Amino acid sequence: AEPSSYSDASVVFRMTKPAVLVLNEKTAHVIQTAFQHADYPDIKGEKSVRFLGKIAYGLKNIHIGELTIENTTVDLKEDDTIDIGIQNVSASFQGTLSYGYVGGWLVKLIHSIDFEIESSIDLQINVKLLSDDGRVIVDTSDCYLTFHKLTLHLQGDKDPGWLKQLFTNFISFTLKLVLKNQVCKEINYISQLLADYVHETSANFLKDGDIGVDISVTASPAIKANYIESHHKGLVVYQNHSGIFHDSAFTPSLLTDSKMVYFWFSGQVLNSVALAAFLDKRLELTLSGEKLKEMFEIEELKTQQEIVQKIFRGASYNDSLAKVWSLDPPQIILQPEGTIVKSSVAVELSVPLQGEGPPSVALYFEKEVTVTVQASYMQKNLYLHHSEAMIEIKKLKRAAHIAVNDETLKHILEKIVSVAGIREVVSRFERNISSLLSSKGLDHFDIIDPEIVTKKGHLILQMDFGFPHHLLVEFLKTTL
Ligand SMILES: CCCCC/C=C\C/C=C\CCCCCCCC(=O)O[C@H]1CC[C@@]2(C)C(=CC[C@H]3[C@@H]4CC[C@H]([C@H](C)CCCC(C)C)[C@@]4(C)CC[C@@H]32)C1
Repeated sequence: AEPSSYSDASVVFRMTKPAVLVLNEKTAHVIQTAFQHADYPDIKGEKSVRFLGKIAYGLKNIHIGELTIENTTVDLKEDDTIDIGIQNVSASFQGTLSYGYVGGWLVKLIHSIDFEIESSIDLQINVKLLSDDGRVIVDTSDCYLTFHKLTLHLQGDKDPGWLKQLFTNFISFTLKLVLKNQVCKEINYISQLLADYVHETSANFLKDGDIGVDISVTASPAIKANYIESHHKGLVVYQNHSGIFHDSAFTPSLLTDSKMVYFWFSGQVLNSVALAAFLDKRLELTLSGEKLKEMFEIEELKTQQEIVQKIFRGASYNDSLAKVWSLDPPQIILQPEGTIVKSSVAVELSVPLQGEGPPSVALYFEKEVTVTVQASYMQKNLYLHHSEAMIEIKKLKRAAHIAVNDETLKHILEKIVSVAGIREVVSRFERNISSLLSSKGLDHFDIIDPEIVTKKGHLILQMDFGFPHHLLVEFLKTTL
């Protein structure tokens, strides 16, 4: 049986090796930031030296000069760690060395001399991904520095010969220790910040008003030879009530590794979103004026225009309006042919009685609509293509003055809904969701060749991407 982490995850994220390599392009940038933000504490000490007695010394305001990184490699170790190698970090450190003789009478003659240290370092960081209370913990404690070179330059000619050899190994020893602690600590700090930042950004992305998705992880992310995969609850939260849970039947074989990133959603997530949207009164709209005219004057009703006139009795479309709303939460069924949406919808048409004045209800009908929708995402827009719909009018009421028999009315209304009504509703979803996605900053991402795939019971978003520079800049700016 699959380990527990799969069964109660209804959202799964998979990043394959190619994506890790793209992100690795910026590892150097993050490491550079770590070196530059690490603070190097002052170091003091005393050392007794033959013939000279005790020497007190200290290194002060150590700071990093220029820093270059030759290249970084990344390797995924199955069920273990993400091994990051950073070769040939060449860094120079400046600071002030002060030293003096601790004589019997405790007088300290303190000299201070500026120093510069040139170093070339390799880093090896074997990252573990753990989880704690739904959050991903990045453990980079497995962090090693190897020094290729560490040369000390003392300022100017004030360098008395003995000072150099006395201090070189002392300074190189302590600096190695300080660097290792500080740089690795800073790398751990930044990595965890990065993980939290990605979590916050994703959670915010999946939130709109009172509707959100709980993406806390259900277990530690899995590291495989060719991908990293995280498993999330995917519980829809509406006004702080979170949805109920069913088995979500994720198995790794549902995803391939031909694309850089995969977002897997179980069908229940979309159904919970549909329920929340219904409760949040988002599944309703009004039509009037031009939109209404378009609907009642479609080509297919050319020969029925005098009947249509009996409905409006000379009133203008601008003074009339049709309210459309869902009577129940829509049911969403994911199938290979697309997203099947079953909804029961009410329509109420109000028209001014004597052709003017306040509109009053002229007709009201309820219908069951089943439509299959295929989604695609291109040029930063979502496109929804819908199939021929199945429409069944369940209820029809008309005002007494409408002298049109029910059969004819039903025929007209079915025509309007199937030809124009559904198109109108779908295109509003397209516009609203596209603007929601861009308001979340999706169009800042360099998404390449996104595919929206529906299978029985689940939805997969798979795509390649270019490095999200803006995200890293944003992160480094806001957090450091
Ligand atoms: C008298 C006057 C009469 C007038 C009558 C007028 C109207 C009444 C008639 C009918 C109304 C009711 C029937 C209409 C039903 C329409 C149903 C409908 O669109 O569901 C759609 C609602 C949106 C929804 C759920 C659907 C399919 C795919 C989903 C998308 C797949 C991918 C996309 C992601 C956001 C991807 C992001 C991009 C990636 C690549 C990063 C998703 C999840 C957004 C939401 C999409 C179904």
